Amino acid sequence: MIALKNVTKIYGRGDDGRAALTDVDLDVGSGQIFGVIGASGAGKSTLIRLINLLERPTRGQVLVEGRDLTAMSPAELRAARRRIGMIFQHFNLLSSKTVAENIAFPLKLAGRSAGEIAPRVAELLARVGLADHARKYPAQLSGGQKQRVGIARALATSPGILLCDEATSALDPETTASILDLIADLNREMGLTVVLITHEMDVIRRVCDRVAVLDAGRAVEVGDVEQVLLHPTHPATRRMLADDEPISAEDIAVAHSRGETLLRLTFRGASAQDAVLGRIARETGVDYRILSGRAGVIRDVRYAQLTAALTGGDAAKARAGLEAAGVAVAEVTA
Ligand SMILES: Nc1ncnc2c1ncn2[C@@H]1O[C@H](COP(=O)(O)OP(=O)(O)OP(=O)(O)O)[C@@H](O)[C@H]1O
Repeated sequence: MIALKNVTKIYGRGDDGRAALTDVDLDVGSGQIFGVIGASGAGKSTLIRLINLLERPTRGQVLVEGRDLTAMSPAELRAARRRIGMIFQHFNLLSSKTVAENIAFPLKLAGRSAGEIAPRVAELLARVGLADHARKYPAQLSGGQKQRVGIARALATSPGILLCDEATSALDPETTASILDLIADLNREMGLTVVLITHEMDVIRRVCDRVAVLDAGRAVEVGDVEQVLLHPTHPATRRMLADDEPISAEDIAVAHSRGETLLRLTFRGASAQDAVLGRIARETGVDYRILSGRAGVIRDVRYAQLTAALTGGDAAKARAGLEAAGVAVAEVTA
């Protein structure tokens, strides 16, 4: 649906040039919610703006629905952009226009008649839960309501793709959750392909199917969201998850000096619903202490992840028993 092929973006020229993105390859499948996460300055905004060619790549190709945007004429590009909606951190609404006029704006630009526009605007207002707010101005709305207007406006011309540029970063956690749920519902209902950028892991956890981790302009880890969040391989991903999992080198050294076996245990789906750990401890005579842990939900699937130090009993049998119960087991060595 969307493919970035070997994309490099350099701002400035010659000796002053700075690469914001280097050799990025990404594939976003049709109907996916694809998240891009990275620290400040990693290149997230640049990346999302490449997808509708608000920024041009210095090298490489941007393919949308199989067509290379970088090779299009201005008229072709205008038409292609109507298939790509975008929402923004600060909403970017027209303050002198009402909610209904904001949503009507892209339809007017696309040359639709007043007779077509009115019912479409009413339909969009109803879908985003703002049917009673058509005549209000943006200044009269809450942040969450403004973003709902942004979403309705972005979807007015029925695009197949929605780009979300830090769309929930200005919102409180509860409003963030309601906007993400709306985006996930629209994705399911319409088969909308969504690309979102964020610096918040919770956003990725709640709605994304796949995720790319950007670090200093490079896509250092890309994959299924559960795989990347529960089994990160790149130090940048681990850093971004570190707040959740504060296990230190000292913890590891102490466990090893005591002769404990240090295991990272990942329970998900069925294995997160059963009382596995106590049963295995009783069966194998192993005792354990917990060094760190977190639990929650990734895209509606419950998970728990613990780092446990095992002592006594039959550790190998305990490990085999955990694996047989569907627990992912990895030894922590460094
Ligand atoms: N128009 C520009 N001209 C020059 N340099 C730019 C421009 N836009 C971004 N950059 C630089 O490119 C790098 C990546 O910026 P970008 O805004 O894409 O990162 P980001 O991950 O979105 O960061 P943030 O989360 O802080 O918005 C940064 O070093 C930034 O200073």
